[in-house]
Amino acid sequence: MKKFSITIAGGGSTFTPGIILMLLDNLDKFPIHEIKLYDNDPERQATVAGACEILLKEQAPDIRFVETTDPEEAFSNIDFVMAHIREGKYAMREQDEKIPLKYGVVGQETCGPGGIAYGMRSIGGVLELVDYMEKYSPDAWFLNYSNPAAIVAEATRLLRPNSNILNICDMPIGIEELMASSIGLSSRKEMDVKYYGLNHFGWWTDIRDKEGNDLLPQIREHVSKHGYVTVEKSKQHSEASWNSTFAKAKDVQALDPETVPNTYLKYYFYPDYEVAHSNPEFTRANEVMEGREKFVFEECQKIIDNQTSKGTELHIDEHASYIVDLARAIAYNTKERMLLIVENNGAISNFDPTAMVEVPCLVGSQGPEPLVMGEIPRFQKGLMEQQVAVEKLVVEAWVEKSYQKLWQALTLSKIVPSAQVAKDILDELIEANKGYWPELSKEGAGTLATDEVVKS
Ligand SMILES: NC(=O)c1ccc[n+]([C@@H]2O[C@H](COP(=O)([O-])OP(=O)(O)OC[C@H]3O[C@@H](n4cnc5c(N)ncnc54)[C@H](O)[C@@H]3O)[C@@H](O)[C@H]2O)c1
Ligand SMILES: O=P(O)(O)OC[C@H]1O[C@H](O[C@H]2[C@H](O)[C@@H](O)[C@@H](O)O[C@@H]2CO)[C@H](O)[C@@H](O)[C@@H]1O
Ligand SMILES: [Mn+2]
Repeated sequence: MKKFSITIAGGGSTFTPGIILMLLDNLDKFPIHEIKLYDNDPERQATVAGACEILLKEQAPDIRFVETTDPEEAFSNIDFVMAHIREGKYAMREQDEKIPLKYGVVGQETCGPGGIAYGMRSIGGVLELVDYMEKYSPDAWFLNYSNPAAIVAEATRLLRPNSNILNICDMPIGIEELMASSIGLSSRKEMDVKYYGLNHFGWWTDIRDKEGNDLLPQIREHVSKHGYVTVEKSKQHSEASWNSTFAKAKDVQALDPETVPNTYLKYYFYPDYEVAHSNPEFTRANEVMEGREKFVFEECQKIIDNQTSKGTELHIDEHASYIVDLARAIAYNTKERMLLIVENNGAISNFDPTAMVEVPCLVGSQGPEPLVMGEIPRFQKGLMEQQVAVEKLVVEAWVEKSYQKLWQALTLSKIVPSAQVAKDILDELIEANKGYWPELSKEGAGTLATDEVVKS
């Protein structure tokens, strides 16, 4: 049985150890010859790589392990790239979240102005990785879950249309596990779902068990009362901020009781509530820096200091097993049914065919085949048309280095109250992202009376 070579791009990621442990837990289903870690921050990667090298030596000594910052070494002779980079790391996520909050606007990693800023940083980094793969291993597949997945997916659609790229998000997977738990199932894999939307912006419309019995009524009932909060804590998150997100799904679902929603819609439906419940001095980025990031790097350092992984609290990221499902689907043509972010092309029949939509796909060796979700209602169509225009404007602004288009994207975002606030946030984000964003041109950009006042 062929053994696969994998490059994890963003090797210094907080998710790398859990994903490697998950890969080791699935070797029977997905045998591995080599794991290469690649990052553009050698120091950060060294801590994670030092620990992962010991984990592999102890648990799978015949897997060849490479830690590198050299693209040729990283991307040659591989079968898959698993990409989870974060341009600017958590320091910039903190800016993405805190700058909008200064103007009374939601500050979030992938939504609204924070997501737009993150997208302007991520596009270049992800395209560079895709180009490395194309150059050194043109037959490999690029499994991307670097965020903001919606904007990254639109950029790869527009700018790398012929590359073997799959864009995926794990939010629906996490939510489906909570749905399954809420109705007494042991796994989301006991359910077949119909879902449509954009990344971090979607709805489940049909959920059945393997015998075809309709599970949606029970799940809708639970969500209408408790959101996605279940008696059994989320396997992935026990933090207060995540539990309030799961609870808020109740109020999000109220907008369309026939469906159940992606949790991220709360930022678009209740931005005032989110701002009122945010601490502008201590956002999610700070929680993660003091939580997951601190934990992972301390655990990795302990493994290096002790020269053994025995006793580590690092654990298998079972949740990330969707990555193995995806890689197996490509490798073995399994036709696995998975939600992916793909070009619409009629899957949603009354929506922009060029939009990158999140829908169920059958995945095989030739990539994803989107399932037809049909026509969507006016409410969701209106919301998605606004949001996809934002995402497309961001990519165009990046390509054209256009201040005007980025201002339009921010103004169009449902989360931003006015063109003035959009401009104030944009001008501050430009300052904060020097060195990460392309330098924008104001050629042809309009000016505001307030600009004149400021100048005079
Ligand atoms: N798609 C999803 O549903 C999903 C779920 C979880 C996390 N993520 C994403 O996974 C990514 C990693 O998350 P994290 O919290 O571990 O981030 P992290 O900051 O801990 O790690 C990211 C790593 O990427 C590296 N990096 C940044 N730019 C790079 C580039 N151009 N080339 C190579 N390496 C680069 C950094 O140096 C860092 O080591 C983020 O984009 C996050 O949003 C996505
Ligand atoms: O605030 P973070 O960094 O903890 O999470 C932000 C990410 O949230 C989602 O991924 C979650 C996933 O949904 C959950 O089930 C679990 O696996 O943790 C993941 C990371 O926390 C979302 O899909 C990502 O895009 C976000 O980056
Ligand atoms: Mn996601």
